[in-house]
Amino acid sequence: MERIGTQAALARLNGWSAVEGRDAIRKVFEFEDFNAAWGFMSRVAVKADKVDHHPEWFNVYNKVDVTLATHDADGVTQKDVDLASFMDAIA
Ligand SMILES: C[C@H](O)[C@H](O)[C@H]1CNC2=NC(N)=NC(=O)C2=N1
Repeated sequence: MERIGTQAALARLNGWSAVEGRDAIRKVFEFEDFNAAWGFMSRVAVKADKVDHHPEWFNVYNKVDVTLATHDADGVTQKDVDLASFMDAIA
């Protein structure tokens, strides 16, 4: 899986941003409450395991702070764009 680079990835997505000093993309999702945030994380978790591509994320109450990168490629790949698109579609 080859790297596509942060800028190319951001050009294909809405509302994601670069991560300082790292080839990765980030977005903070905000929900109605914790229950909604947890439901989002649950759906993403099922998808992540299905595609064998997992987010780095931090949750506090109704916010889910997501960072995506492909560890095997040490940077951003199409897998990250695909998972990001899935997250945007269900958020
Ligand atoms: C062994 C397992 O298939 C690999 O470690 C997968 C799992 N999930 C992954 N998730 C992410 N974000 N990057 C990877 O390189 C990756 N590799």
